[in-house]
Amino acid sequence: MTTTAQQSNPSGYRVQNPATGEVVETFETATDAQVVQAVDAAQAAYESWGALPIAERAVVVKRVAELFTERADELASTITLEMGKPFSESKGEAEFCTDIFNYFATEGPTLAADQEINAIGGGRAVVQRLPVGPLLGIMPWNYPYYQVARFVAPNLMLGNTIVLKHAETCPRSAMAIAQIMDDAGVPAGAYVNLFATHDQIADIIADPRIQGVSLTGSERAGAIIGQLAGQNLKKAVLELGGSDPYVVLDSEDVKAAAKLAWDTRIENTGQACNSNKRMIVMEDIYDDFVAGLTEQANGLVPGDPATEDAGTFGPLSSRAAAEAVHEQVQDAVSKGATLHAGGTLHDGPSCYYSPAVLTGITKDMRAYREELFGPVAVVYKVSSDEEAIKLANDTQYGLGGAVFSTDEERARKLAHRLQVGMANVNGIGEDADLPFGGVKRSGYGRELGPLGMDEFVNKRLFYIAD
Ligand SMILES: NC(=O)c1ccc[n+]([C@@H]2O[C@H](COP(=O)([O-])OP(=O)(O)OC[C@H]3O[C@@H](n4cnc5c(N)ncnc54)[C@H](O)[C@@H]3O)[C@@H](O)[C@H]2O)c1
Ligand SMILES: O=CCCC(=O)O
Repeated sequence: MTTTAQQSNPSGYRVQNPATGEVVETFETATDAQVVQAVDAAQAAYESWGALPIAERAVVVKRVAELFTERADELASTITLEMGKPFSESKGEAEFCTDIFNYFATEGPTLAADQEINAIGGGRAVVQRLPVGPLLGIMPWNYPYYQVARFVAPNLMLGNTIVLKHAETCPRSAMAIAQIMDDAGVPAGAYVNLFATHDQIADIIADPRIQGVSLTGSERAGAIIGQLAGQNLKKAVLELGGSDPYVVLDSEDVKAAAKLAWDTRIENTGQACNSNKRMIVMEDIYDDFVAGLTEQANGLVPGDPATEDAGTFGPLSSRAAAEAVHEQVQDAVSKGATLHAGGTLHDGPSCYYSPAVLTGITKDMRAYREELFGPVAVVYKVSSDEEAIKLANDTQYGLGGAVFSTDEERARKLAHRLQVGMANVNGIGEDADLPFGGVKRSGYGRELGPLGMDEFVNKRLFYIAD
């Protein structure tokens, strides 16, 4: 059985429907005593869970994978209500979690296998991959299931245990995940959902039994959690914001290229860390590209994310999120940028912001430096590959980036110069087996793929002399 700790104290944890602004349910934060119990439980579970053969943990993790698909409809409805994600994307997210848990359940035993070393001084040496103990996960609202899966699947396989603090706007999905763990046979304490406050998070990181912390969230939270981890000498993985460049050098079908760029940008209503937040387009196709984007954006009306009627768009996750994007766009427009479509903040308390196309961004505008976490296609015009790469790298972020061209070699050469954790050519690679993470102020560490299982692990040398 897993544990969901929640009691007393007024709380920020709540379900608020972004399509209407209605507060549907509120939850109370954990008491300090429950925080202690959560860490006690995670430590106690580690003693037995971490000692199991990995093949036995894989059986449980496989069942977790199955449950995400068996419950996909119900899971999808939960996050569509909590954060406004269109239902089909919500369901796809739940099903993607199946892929992630399956990947680690299947590949985990190989990824965690002993690695023999040819000891040059004699003797026998292996590197063992051992669990480290209880970990803290701090997760955001934008992919309420997938972000958790990326962290939890490899670590449960390794034998680590998890205390999970989800975003304040995702309490029902947080509890649904805990229920899946429980029903799959994850033992009590091996996965604990905790409605913790930020102050309590600091206490948990300081607890000597907690061996590491993984945060997916904003740069602001990353700086705080990274500092707390450093003070307490704890390993940290930080998956933070991004402003990914999406360079289009040429195209045989500019309209189709614009449609692909638009669909990529509009996924999750623009609230993806690795969304193509800066489109950088060669001058000879620029006008047609912007026209293609504008055609996509024009005429869209607010709709219910649960039904996704044609010609509609869904709300952002919260009123604050919609207002923040609106302010960034307004700042740009007031300084001379051109808004080709959208950009309307709908009346409160709903959280609709009409998908926008924005050009003419200059360095004095907030949109040049800041992450735009919403449905805004920002397009820059360039006249050479050199200018494109310079602009692409002129950012504090370094999450992902992509270069598109009919000449793969030309695109490959330019993508090779991207200062990012994920460089792509003619498409964006993303799957359970492909490592995910960034450099610069997008954070450090990796999730997914083989590297995702190599973060919170004791790579112990085991040496036997001749
Ligand atoms: N790199 C990635 O893989 C990735 C993935 C998804 C989202 N993100 C980024 O996340 C951001 C959007 O998510 P958000 O608005 O939920 O981020 P956020 O930083 O506000 O919150 C993320 C989580 O951190 C917690 N948190 C925030 N401040 C804290 C503090 N001082 N102490 C303890 N916990 C704290 C929140 O309660 C939440 O659970 C965007 O910047 C996006 O790019 C990055
Ligand atoms: O928000 C960050 C992750 C988004 C994704 O992996 O598609």
